[in-house]
Amino acid sequence: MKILTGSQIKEADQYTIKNEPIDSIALMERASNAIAQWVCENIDKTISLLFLVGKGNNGGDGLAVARILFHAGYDCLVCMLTDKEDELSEECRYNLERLPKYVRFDSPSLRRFSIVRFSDLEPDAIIIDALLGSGVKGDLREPLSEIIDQVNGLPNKVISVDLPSGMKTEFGNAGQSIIKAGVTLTLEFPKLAMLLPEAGEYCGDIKILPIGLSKDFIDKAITEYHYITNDLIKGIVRKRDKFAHKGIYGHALLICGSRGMSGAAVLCAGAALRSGCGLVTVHLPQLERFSLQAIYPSAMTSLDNDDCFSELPENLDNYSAIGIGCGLGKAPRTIKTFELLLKSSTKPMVIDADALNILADNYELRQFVPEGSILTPHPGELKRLVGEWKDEQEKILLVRELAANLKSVIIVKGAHTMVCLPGGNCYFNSTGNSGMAKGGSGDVLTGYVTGLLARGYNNWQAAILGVYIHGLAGDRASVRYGLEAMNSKDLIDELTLDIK
Ligand SMILES: NC(=O)C1=CN([C@@H]2O[C@H](COP(=O)(O)OP(=O)(O)OC[C@H]3O[C@@H](n4cnc5c(N)ncnc54)[C@H](O)[C@@H]3O)[C@@H](O)[C@H]2O)[C@H](O)CC1
Ligand SMILES: [K+]
Repeated sequence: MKILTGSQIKEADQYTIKNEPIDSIALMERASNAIAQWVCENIDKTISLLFLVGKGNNGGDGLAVARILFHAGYDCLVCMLTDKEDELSEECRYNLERLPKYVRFDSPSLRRFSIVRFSDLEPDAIIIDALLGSGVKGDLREPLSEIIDQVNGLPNKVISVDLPSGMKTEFGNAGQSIIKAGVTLTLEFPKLAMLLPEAGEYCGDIKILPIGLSKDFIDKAITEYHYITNDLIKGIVRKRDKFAHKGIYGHALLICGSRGMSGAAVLCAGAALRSGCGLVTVHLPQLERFSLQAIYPSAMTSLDNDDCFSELPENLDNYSAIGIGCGLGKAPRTIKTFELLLKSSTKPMVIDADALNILADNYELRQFVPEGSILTPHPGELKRLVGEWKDEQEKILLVRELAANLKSVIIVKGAHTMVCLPGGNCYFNSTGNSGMAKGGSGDVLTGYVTGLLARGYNNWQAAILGVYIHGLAGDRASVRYGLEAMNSKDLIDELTLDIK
């Protein structure tokens, strides 16, 4: 799914109105029906709803939703930022006029609603936030930031319409006053800012509600940002050949583990064995091999006589992809052997953890990273590779530069893991959860992505497929064990390419 900018969405809006038999009021009604339907399906009618309504079209949505839900039997209280009609957008004014007179209504010129109403609010009442959407510009003017701070101090659950109010659609959200939503019902597309660590947490759960913007416009729209959805994955996944034999599905080599770090090798191998590749060999210190062989007898081993990576595996040409880094350590002889590996093999690599740190400390090695590889840094490792960034925009620029220079894919791990391609396109993951923020999750990803590369997917396919299925495995594990109890080993058995 494409992620369009706020201004592109505005254009899509205008294009739809011009080229399809729908006017802006009807489009707003369509959006509001989608929002109201979500509320009806998810919120009990005994819960009162407080609508906070701004002056623009986000406010217009809020008023239309209040009308629809009032008719559906909800107790609705509407509080408007202003009652001066000439300050309202045309669509907002239209929907204010259509608000049934029985809906309880308040506005600041009568009483300061932020103070009066918030103290009266039942603790289980839900706030529908329709103050500001994609039209916010510059720093917030009062009383908005004051209201937002007050709402954020309340115990009540908040549902934001389109965007948590105060959030800008792309960049520049650090340190801003933004509504902290439990759920954000966003229209047609996720907005880039929702997926970035700067302010993404303000959205709570993100639900994307289609409102039928022009398909023609969306198909033609140019963007470098994409959202990884089930449909995209379905287009990548390959069928397994009925007459397959292990020789045609590649051989993954995993170079991981060092003294006392055999767990990383076990996790990595277990994940690679779920990828569909024909063979998995793990190169690890010979004294560390026992747990791997006991837990995953399907994996083969290539034994290093040292207690860290210090000998190249034999017959490197036999492997179709190499994963390196998990639990590897940074012993000087490991650095030397990694250098030798980079100079001896042109097979695509998945480079993780200590292997990334070695690349960060030894700049001159970067030129030997095989084209078509994948690097999987978390933000700390990324900083070591590209230096500090002042904001998210600069971070993305630096990642793009790295991907282009190495002619490789960069997977920046996080809540919405970003997969950056050498051409500059960035794909944000839609699966996964905070229960995955635990030791070993990265080892599972590295093993799985290496397996997919060996299986025959190219680097961007393996990266996109890998992060999506890895996140899905996390979602399945969270259903089984809960966010706290789930751990990285649980992910392995949930790594399935069974995409509906
Ligand atoms: N295509 C779609 O997705 C549709 C979206 N809809 C909704 O429309 C809003 C966008 O509406 P717009 O009128 O352009 O902007 P807002 O309502 O978000 O805000 C305008 C409003 O806010 C004031 N304002 C702007 N910046 C500031 C500031 N820094 N401080 C204070 N006040 C500010 C401005 O003066 C205006 O009064 C979108 O999010 C959807 O909710 C439609 O329903 C149709 C389809
Ligand atoms: K909003």
